[in-house]
Amino acid sequence: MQASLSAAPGRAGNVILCAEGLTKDFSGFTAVKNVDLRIREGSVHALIGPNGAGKTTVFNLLTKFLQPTRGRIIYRGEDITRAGAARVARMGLVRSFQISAVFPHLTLLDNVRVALQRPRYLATQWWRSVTALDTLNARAMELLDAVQLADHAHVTAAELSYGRKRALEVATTLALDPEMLLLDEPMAGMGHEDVGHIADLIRRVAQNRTVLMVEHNLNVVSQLCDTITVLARGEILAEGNYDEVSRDPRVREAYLGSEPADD
Ligand SMILES: Nc1ncnc2c1ncn2[C@@H]1O[C@H](COP(=O)(O)OP(=O)(O)OP(=O)(O)O)[C@@H](O)[C@H]1O
Repeated sequence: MQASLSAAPGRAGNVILCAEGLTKDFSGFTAVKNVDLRIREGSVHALIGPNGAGKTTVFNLLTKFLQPTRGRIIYRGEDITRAGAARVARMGLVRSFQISAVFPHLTLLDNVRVALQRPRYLATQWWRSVTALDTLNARAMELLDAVQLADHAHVTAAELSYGRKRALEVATTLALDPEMLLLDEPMAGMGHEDVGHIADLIRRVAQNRTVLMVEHNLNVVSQLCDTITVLARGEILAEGNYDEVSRDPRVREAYLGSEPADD
């Protein structure tokens, strides 16, 4: 059973999230300068760049954890520049992993059930069920199955390996039925085997939704992402598919002469 990864059917190609002239000053220091971004619906889009390039700041601006100094952010045609994080999450723009708390002493099933009781899911699904609890349990098991954790449903989250905890976080994020998922360094701190599992999971999750990720692991980026935006010193340096950006001399220079394609 792998039926539970789906969100709304995608209309591949339309711009779902757009930033215009995005700028963020921190007490006189401009961390992000005039960034224009267009994320296409159904794509897997990466933000990469050397340390301090402004990736996390852009990510926090797009997910409304920071307010821009200048510029606009448009999601599905609606100006969300001044909207709060909770409101954009209800609109379907959902951030993982930090936002999706995992409760270590609850079982995996209970963790997902808690996530399912958040407003977005309740508003659209819960009232329709004849026996609400059964619906909740069934959906929670579907989500655990989707991230290949169904066999561990009755284990507490504290007992999971690091990689499986991240998979549980994906399940709790999917409980919100996001149309667009923003992932902040999903591979951070992972061993080789877990990287492969989470990459597979992201690939499956991305089949029915748009994904934007900040990621340092360029090998993963090359395998998963359709479009890559390279930031350096707060500005966009290059954009394109992996072959295009990895051949760009400015990108090679920004990575201090390293070979981005062979991370
Ligand atoms: N709250 C803040 N106050 C002051 N400066 C900040 C703040 N947040 C970020 N910066 C600065 O803005 C710049 C961009 O930081 P940011 O964390 O966005 O880069 P990054 O590309 O995510 O880097 P890394 O890959 O190291 O995480 C850095 O010079 C950083 O020191």
